[in-house]
Amino acid sequence: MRIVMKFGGASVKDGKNILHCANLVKKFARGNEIVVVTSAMYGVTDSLLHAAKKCCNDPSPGFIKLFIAEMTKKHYDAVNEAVKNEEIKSKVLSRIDKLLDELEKVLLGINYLGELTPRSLDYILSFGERLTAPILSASLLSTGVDSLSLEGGDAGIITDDNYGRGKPLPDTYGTIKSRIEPLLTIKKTIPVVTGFIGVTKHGTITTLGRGGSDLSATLIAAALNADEVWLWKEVDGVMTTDPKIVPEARLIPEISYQEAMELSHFGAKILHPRALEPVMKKRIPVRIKNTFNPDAEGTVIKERVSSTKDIVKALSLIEKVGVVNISGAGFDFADVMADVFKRLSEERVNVIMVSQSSSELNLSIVVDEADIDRAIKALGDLVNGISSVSKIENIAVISAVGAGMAGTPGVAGRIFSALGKSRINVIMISQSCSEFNVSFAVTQEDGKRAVKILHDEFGLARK
Ligand SMILES: Nc1ncnc2c1ncn2[C@@H]1O[C@H](COP(=O)(O)OP(=O)(O)O)[C@@H](O)[C@H]1O
Ligand SMILES: N[C@@H](CC(=O)OP(=O)(O)O)C(=O)O
Repeated sequence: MRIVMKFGGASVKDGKNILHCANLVKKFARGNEIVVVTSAMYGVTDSLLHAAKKCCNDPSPGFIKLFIAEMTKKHYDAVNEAVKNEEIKSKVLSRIDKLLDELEKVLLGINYLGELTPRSLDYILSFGERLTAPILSASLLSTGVDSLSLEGGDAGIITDDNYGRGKPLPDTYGTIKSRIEPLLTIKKTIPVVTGFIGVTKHGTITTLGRGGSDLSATLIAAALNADEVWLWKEVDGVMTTDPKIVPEARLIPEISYQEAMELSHFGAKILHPRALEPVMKKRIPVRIKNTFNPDAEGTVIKERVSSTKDIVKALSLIEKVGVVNISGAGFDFADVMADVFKRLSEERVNVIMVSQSSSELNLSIVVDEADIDRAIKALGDLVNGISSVSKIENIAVISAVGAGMAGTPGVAGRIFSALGKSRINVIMISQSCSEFNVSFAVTQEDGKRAVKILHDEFGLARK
């Protein structure tokens, strides 16, 4: 089989875990062609983000020295635990030194300029994965498995220049195939590719959005016509909801592409929202597996799944969003819609959910908290009968997902009466004709409680 295996940040959080991942790859390497994709060590992308912002807003060369020392220690410790062969170890340590030297120079540049563009932020964030891939590859080598590490651009992942949310270009499938296939078929090695990052046509580093390593894996799988994608995570698979919110959440053994896409679009951190696009067309199954419980079956995401009696299959929660409200009297709805979405797209605002009152007096749009002020600015001077553009902050969106909801009467009624009984106020509601999903907004304060109530209402907990 040809398998693309991706290890998330929690799976490679230290040297011991990296060695464990290398041993897992080794176990499946016999008789299979494997491409490995890795995320940054847990917490590193967040630390890079924090460091970049600090250098821009509150410059201090002392901070940079300290930060680089911490990053050096973290990655050196990982090498010492994950790589047992001295020669391989010394090669990977010198690679790490070079990368950290480069990172220090970039941070000093931000410090002096006091300017952090989306392009330079992507460059800084790329260091997490660029530091981890050589360590995992060296760990494989030191366990006796031939391997080499590649950065996203070397692996052929080409995106547009939408820094922070790079969109893979159609050409990328051809470039990935031409770069990686010979490594599998001729060189018979295991490439370890940095997740999360790509390059523009001009060679500038981009990122695919937070959590984007899942997308790197599925892009590579689609380009190589892989048999399966295995996403190794710290959970047993897709559960009925985030087990961090409801510890009794139950494993879902099979879920359709469409259901999984709805869940990830509406915040389930188990999967990057765009990760399934590349593999759906080719019907490549995606398995979610637990790095720390590798013998468990996990979840298979595929086109057709056996039917279950569950009406609602899973619940997701997105926190840290806000609502933009556009109100007016007698506006021409089609014109206003066209204008609103054009402006939001130009500002690259991520639209999560939309709802419209039937009297055509109100349009409500849920956007990321980070995008809300840009959205208000972009829409501030709307004309054509608009009387106000306002925002509601500290919102959470909950989504109930399941193919069984289609054609089953009374699902929405059960959702809203259960919430009503617990005195949770619903701010906005949306359901499309696919009937796979009912989504609604509540205050951030009520978000987790609403998920727990609905998890009970639909009997989703482990029996
Ligand atoms: N429905 C869900 N099922 C399973 N995990 C979920 C779900 N929703 C959110 N999560 C969260 O997604 C995370 C996925 O595991 P993680 O190892 O962090 O993935 P990765 O590092 O690949 O992004 C878990 O920590 C879990 O809390
Ligand atoms: N390291 C990146 C990309 C990624 O996919 O990470 P993870 O697999 O740990 O979600 C991030 O933190 O966003």
